[in-house]
Amino acid sequence: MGKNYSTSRAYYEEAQQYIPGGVNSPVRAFKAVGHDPVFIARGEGAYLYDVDGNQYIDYVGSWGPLILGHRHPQVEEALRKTLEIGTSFGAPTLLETEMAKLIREIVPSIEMVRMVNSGTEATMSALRLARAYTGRDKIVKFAGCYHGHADPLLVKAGSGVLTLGIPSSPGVPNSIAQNTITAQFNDLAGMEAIFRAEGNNIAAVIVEPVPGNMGVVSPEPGFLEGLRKITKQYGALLIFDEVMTGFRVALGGAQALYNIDPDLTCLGKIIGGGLPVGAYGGKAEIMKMIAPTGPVYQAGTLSGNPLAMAAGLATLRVINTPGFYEELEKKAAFLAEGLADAAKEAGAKVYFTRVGSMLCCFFTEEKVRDFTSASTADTEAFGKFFRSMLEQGVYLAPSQFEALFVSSAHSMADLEKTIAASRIAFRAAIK
Ligand SMILES: Cc1ncc(COP(=O)(O)O)c(C=O)c1O
Ligand SMILES: N[C@H](C=O)CCC(=O)O
Repeated sequence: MGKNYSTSRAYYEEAQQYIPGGVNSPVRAFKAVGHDPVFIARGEGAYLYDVDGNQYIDYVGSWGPLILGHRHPQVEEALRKTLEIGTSFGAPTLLETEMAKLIREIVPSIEMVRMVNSGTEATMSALRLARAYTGRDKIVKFAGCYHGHADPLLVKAGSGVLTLGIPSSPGVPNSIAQNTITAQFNDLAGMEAIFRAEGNNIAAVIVEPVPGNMGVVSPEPGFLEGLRKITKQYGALLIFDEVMTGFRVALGGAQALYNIDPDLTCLGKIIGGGLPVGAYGGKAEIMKMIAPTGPVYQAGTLSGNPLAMAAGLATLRVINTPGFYEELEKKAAFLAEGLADAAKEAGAKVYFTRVGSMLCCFFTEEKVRDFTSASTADTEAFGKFFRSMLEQGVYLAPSQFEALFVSSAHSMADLEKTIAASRIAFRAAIK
């Protein structure tokens, strides 16, 4: 007998009358997987519980922030303490300096940092700063990379827009889109050609160093190094969008993993410990151009919010302990190998990618290295796989083009249960 989703269904019906599509972010609507969204009642450790009482092993982790799982005791304690002093002051607190100091200690390329409220704000503000610093207008982004929903970045984007087939959204003026040049990830020759043609007009290259919004894609050896070299050569800035990879693929993010020194870095997700947050930072010489030290304006009523700072700091302190990433790596590798074996056993043609605790299972025989190869994935097969996993109590991101996140809250038993479920789900996917 199938799971009962009747309460979720009723809540979804009602929500659609008041909220566009019934959701406050499009990917939550499960549009690409042939299922209605489940409404969540609560989370605990590695688990989600829906309003019908179904339990799921959660691999979405609120789209990446919950590297410690739900309701980690140290994060809860920090939030409780902060609630006692108030929720927002619109004035500086010591928590903000503590956050900035800790970020700089862990990510040395970030000499100064400005807190904002979302990843979208972080990338949007970093671009404005890069344009002001270089005095140039054009930016380069990669097809399938998602940097939030600011106008200049909604061009051939990933995540929900890719899932819904609207990667270049209506509403973005041509005058803005034409300053965005799109390149292919892992194609250094293509990047060189772009710079030969437009190099002196390019303010910045913005990249997800490990793209996680067209599924997960690994940078090939030399690619990120090549971006660093070419941007330096032409006086453009290199912006690493580490909203997803920051504190995820390694403590110091992708820049530590691949030993690259970007000019600016965007952060979000994990640094808010599950509360709304974003940040952008980098070389002091560039960051000092931001108001009030410089003329580049950027502000925020709730920026540096004490609750977000407290939850983020508590999270960073837990993950900044010896052995944390080694343990996470072991779990993620175990899960990836188990899923790959299960797919093979079932005869499913899939291509697996994994960088640290970010994983993806593409339903394609092609090696996935960019947007074009990611797009060969059979999204129908993914939908069948997703529905079977959900039915068996495993909550995956409802799109082929999103990442699966392992957290420290996942036990080996959770991972084994997931692998066992996938044996059935891979068979269902190829029917
Ligand atoms: C790499 C990346 N950049 C930027 C964003 C935008 O962040 P937010 O959703 O907090 O605006 C996201 C996620 O949405 C992301 O994955
Ligand atoms: N892939 C997106 C962010 O990483 C998913 C979050 C969202 O857009 O709701």
